Amino acid sequence: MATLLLPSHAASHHRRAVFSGGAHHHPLLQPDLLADALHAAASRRRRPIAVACRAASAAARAKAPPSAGAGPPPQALAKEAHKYFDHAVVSVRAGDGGHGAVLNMPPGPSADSAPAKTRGGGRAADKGKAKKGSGKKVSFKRNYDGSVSLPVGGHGGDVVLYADEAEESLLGFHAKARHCAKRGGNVGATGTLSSRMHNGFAGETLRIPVPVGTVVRRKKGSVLADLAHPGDEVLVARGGQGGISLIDAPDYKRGKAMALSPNVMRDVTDKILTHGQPGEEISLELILRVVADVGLVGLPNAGKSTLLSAITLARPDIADYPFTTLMPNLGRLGGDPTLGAMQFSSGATLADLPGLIEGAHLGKGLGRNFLRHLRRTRVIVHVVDAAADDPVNDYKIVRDELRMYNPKYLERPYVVVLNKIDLPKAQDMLSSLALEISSVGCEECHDSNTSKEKLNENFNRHHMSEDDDKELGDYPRPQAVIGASVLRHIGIDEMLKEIRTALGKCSDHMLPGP
Ligand SMILES: Nc1nc2c(ncn2[C@@H]2O[C@H](COP(=O)(O)OP(=O)(O)OP(=O)(O)O)[C@@H](O)[C@H]2O)c(=O)[nH]1
Repeated sequence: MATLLLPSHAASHHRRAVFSGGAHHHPLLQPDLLADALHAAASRRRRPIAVACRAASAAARAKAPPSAGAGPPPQALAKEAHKYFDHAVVSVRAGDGGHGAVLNMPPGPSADSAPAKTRGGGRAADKGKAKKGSGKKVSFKRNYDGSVSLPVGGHGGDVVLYADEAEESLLGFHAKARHCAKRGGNVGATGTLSSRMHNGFAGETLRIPVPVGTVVRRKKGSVLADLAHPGDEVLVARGGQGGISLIDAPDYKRGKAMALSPNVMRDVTDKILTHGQPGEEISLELILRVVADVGLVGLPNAGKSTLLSAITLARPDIADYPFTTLMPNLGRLGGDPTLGAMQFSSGATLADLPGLIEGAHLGKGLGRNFLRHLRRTRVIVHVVDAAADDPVNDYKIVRDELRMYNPKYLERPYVVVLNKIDLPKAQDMLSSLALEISSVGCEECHDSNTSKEKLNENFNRHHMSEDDDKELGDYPRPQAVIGASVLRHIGIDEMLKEIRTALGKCSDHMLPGP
């Protein structure tokens, strides 16, 4: 067993971004704007246009397909889940606001008894009591300024996405790609204003669970949130504001009605104000990047899944044929009390990725799209079949595919596990293999005395400059090369020690973004 210890300098933890969709505030609900707006609405007389717009949008919605895009057929989803589990396009729609109502004043002297508006004294002046012809008192709910409080339509339901540990993939979003929140309730109008009237009920917020690690972005647009931790959430569509209510009074009573409330209908076009606002609608792209501290990579059949099941409680499929692993499997390492708090003592998560082959970047094998799942990892473990024909070349192939996908991956601390040393062929070759592999890379990139500033400098230089021109030899050497047989439990402790050391060395300056 040969072990080569070198320093590491990659580190990351997750950034959190929370987006709040643009608001659909009803400007007319601001008391000081209300009177002006009513007046303006009456003078503009735009009812036909507004109604036409509503009708057009309703027709468009009716014609809209039930899902955001032509998703894969269910058979394809079942058979080729690995192609769909980490990416989905969905469309969400928040609920419309409920409608307000056009109300009449109750018969009798109620309007006559409207309290004169007093500065802040509406409540004190009168609790809204009015005498009917019958002598019965009628009371209204009042605002702070003494005006009668008219009911409003309920707010439409918002749409929120939240990271839920119980969710494992985005496959469900291919089967149902459109999600709509409920609309707000209408004002329960009897036609006549009374104190028993209440606002429309608010539509319930639609909370949609997504797997932890889901990046939410506008379709072909900016990133809205990276739901990297359980419980992270983002408001993606805001429900529409409810419509207001108006008092309809005949001309001769209008003056008195206006003393009671500014929401007096002066024109039929004002009725538009009673309509609830439409809820926001947005198309979203969901991209899952599994959240794991350690990524296991290697050619098919190298023993990655066997390794994961040997050191964690995960039970991935293991078989003697390539591409048994089609989707990343996750497992959690037990804690290491010797590392102390904040040093990953509570256990790190490992992700076993599908096998890579040469030409994966050209789409061979399973392609390399799943390499996006390495993005959040801090440490990479290369699993190499030491009993293969040319293990060093196998190792270089995988390294090269990583480099072509994202050169930053090669800057992360990594450990090489020469697996299957229980087989005689591997045993014979072990020391020479370890030596050869540990010499691939540049030594000074891994000097343990390298200062943080220098690491940053290196990091920036590597990322700003011609990464494409760099060879494998220009990137850091492995932190350790370990001979092991994960099937026979040989070398496991040593390997775990190296993985934990690499994790412990990670610092935050190499934080990968969403
Ligand atoms: N002799 C021996 N066989 C092993 C060892 N580790 C894994 N294997 C065998 O190698 C085969 C492939 O193992 P997997 O764990 O499925 O390999 P993988 O890298 O996950 O393969 P993919 O899913 O194709 O990426 C299985 O038959 C394992 O039993 C080992 O240490 N010694």
